[in-house]
Amino acid sequence: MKKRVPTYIITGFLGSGKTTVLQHLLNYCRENKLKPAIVINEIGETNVEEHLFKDDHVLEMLNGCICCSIQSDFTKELHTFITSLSDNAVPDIILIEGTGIANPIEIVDALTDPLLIDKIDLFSVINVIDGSKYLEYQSIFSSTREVRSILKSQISISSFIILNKMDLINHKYTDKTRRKVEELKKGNTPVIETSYGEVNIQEMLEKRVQIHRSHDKMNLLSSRKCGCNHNHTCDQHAKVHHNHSFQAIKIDINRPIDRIDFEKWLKKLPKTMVRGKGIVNLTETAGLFQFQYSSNQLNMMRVKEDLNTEPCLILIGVDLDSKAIEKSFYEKFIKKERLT
Ligand SMILES: Nc1nc2c(ncn2[C@@H]2O[C@H](COP(=O)(O)OP(=O)(O)OP(=O)(O)O)[C@@H](O)[C@H]2O)c(=O)[nH]1
Repeated sequence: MKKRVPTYIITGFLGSGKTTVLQHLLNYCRENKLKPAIVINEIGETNVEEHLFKDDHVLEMLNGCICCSIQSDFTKELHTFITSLSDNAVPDIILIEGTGIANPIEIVDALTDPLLIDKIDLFSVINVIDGSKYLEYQSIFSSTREVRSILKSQISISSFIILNKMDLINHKYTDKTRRKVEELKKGNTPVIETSYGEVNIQEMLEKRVQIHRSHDKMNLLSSRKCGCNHNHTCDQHAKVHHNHSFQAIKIDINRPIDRIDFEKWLKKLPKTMVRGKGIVNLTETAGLFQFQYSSNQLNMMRVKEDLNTEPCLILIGVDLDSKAIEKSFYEKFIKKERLT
């Protein structure tokens, strides 16, 4: 592969709408006959959204965050991935969706590795913000230092900001959220307010990140602020891979569940559980459903039966007592079923 491929990082906290924006980007690529290559990173061991990308070239990196625990693997795997593509599959654009807890500066760092620098033309870091949760996540009363730090690192490096989920908030909240985002972002970074990631894709793709190539690494490292709370400088951080305190719990579900009970159960989980997703069978109707739980909302979408993924539930958060959550799920949906 001779040309440097324009590459975009899509960053943003858990459930903010990154995959939704990625879907719009892929539609744009289809309409404009562009060949995309996609890198998907998940904290958990399973990608329950695999079916969304079945016609595309996808590099899946599961069970860790490319910004930290699997950063060196990422550089090598991405290199292998793009160099192994046949000539007619060489991508016109690479789209990288980080995990919701990724510090994008670490991904930028991996992309500017000598192994990739001649292959990748890092164009932009797009940050999707959940407008309905932003103030809560930034509040010292309802959030943690780690979450605030992740949000800050994601906003401060971005070259294009999508303030999403505006349908869920009122004007007063919108004004306050807008002001807070303005405080953290780099000077002239555009902030587009929207719902369901509906942005002008062309405008978004044209906005180039402000990085001078010959100093890529130096400039980025000098401005790096990591998302973790560890007691080290960020230069040390380049050498010491950290782990987030976020965890993903996976529960296999081998029987249909009641949608309303499921929603009630999710809403009663500790507030530190910020994101849920998975594949389920429902009692009320036949077929498989993909569910998404974010911003306190549960969405279900019917999916085809020929999925590779078995029904399962993935919960992401901090300080989750996995045993207690599994027990509670079992008692609510499995044991109860057996008794009836
Ligand atoms: N109400 C509302 N829901 C939205 C909006 N954008 C996305 N969603 C829904 O929010 C849920 C999460 O969206 P995703 O695009 O999967 O979010 P993500 O950032 O990829 O999530 P992670 O996988 O946790 O990183 C889905 O059910 C979306 O349909 C929006 O603007 N308004």
